[in-house]
Amino acid sequence: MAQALQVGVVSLFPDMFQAITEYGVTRRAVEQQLLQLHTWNPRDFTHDKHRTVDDRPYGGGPGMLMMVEPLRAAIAAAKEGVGDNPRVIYLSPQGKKLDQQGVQYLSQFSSLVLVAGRYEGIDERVIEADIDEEWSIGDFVLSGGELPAMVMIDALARQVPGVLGHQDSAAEDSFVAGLLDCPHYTRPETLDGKKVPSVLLSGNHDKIRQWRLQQALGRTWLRRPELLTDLALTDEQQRLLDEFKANYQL
Ligand SMILES: CN1CCN(C(=O)c2nonc2N)CC1
Repeated sequence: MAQALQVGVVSLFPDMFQAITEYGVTRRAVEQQLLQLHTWNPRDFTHDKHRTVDDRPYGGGPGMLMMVEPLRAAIAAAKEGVGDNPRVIYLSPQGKKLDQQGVQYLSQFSSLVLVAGRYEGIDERVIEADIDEEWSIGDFVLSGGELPAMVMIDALARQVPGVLGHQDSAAEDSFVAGLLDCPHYTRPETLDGKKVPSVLLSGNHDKIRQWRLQQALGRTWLRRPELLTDLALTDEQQRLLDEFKANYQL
């Protein structure tokens, strides 16, 4: 039995996570119990009449922070609920930038607690005491940590054996780690006068593989050359890239 990914999420808006539990690959992962997702809402850990979950920042200034007590209670409950000594992650712009290498690294943890902040964030002492790692999905400011948490869960679920059917995993395999994807085409054969590249109609699977690899290498060189500096290309990949460069008309 493939090891399932256990995820506990701390969020004021747990219903948002239906966006991954109710659709597509991640829905199937939940149905197959390869992904188990449970939410803990700090509001359920309040004791005042108004169920207060925000609090004012010391030093004044705009905005609020997540109130400490209900947040810490929700984190503790999530850690207990997920069990197996989960890695606790806080999503924030101050975190390490998530990329596929980061996804591979995080795939080592079979149980996670993801803390989705709202307002201006959470008390620094909570980060120091309760959070193991801070991660960011990009250098921009969102309204909360729920979408970043869902991005991370989606990417991690795809790493769980059995989640991607053969068809998808084959597509993933054909994609060389660290390269941009090649162009894709489907019907009609001619669209607005533009024909599908003939190699894709040839039925010659190795020629098609080489064309797709060369396109991925060429695209990466043109659009994200910095990704190539960390890659050790095979002789075939280097030959294909050199050929792409030689043929490229600026
Ligand atoms: C308090 N809240 C502020 C907004 N936020 C983000 O912008 C974010 N999270 O992860 N990557 C990001 N970018 C989440 C946390």
